[in-house]
Amino acid sequence: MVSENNPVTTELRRIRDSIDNIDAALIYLLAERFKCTKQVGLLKAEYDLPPSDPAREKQQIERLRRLSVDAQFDPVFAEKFLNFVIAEVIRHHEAVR
Ligand SMILES: C=C(O[C@@H]1C=C(C(=O)O)C=C[C@H]1O)C(=O)O
Repeated sequence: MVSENNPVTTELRRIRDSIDNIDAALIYLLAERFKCTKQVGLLKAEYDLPPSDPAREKQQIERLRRLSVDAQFDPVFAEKFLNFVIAEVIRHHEAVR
C-alpha cells in the first residue's frame, strides 16, 4: 500500500487529472460531432438521400489513417473507432426517416 503523499501516488494523480480532462474534451467533441451529423441526417431525410455515404466514409478513413501515422497513433484503432462512430450516426439517420 503506497501512502497519499508518495511521489508515485502524486505522479499518478497528476497524469490521471490530464486523462480526465482529455476524456471530458472527447465527450464535448463527440457531442458537437453528433450535433452536426444530426443536421446532415435531417437534410438527408428531407431530400430523400441515403443514410450512408460509402464514398465519403472511404475518404474519411483514408484521411484519418494518414493523420494517425503522423500522430504516431495506431491507424487500425483509428479506423475501428471511426467506423464505430459512423455506424451509430447511420443508425440515427435511419431512425429519422
Ligand atoms: C454524416 C454523414 O452520414 C454518414 C455518416 C458519416 C460520419 O459520421 O462521418 C459519414 C458518411 C455517412 O455514411 C454524411 O454523409 O456526411
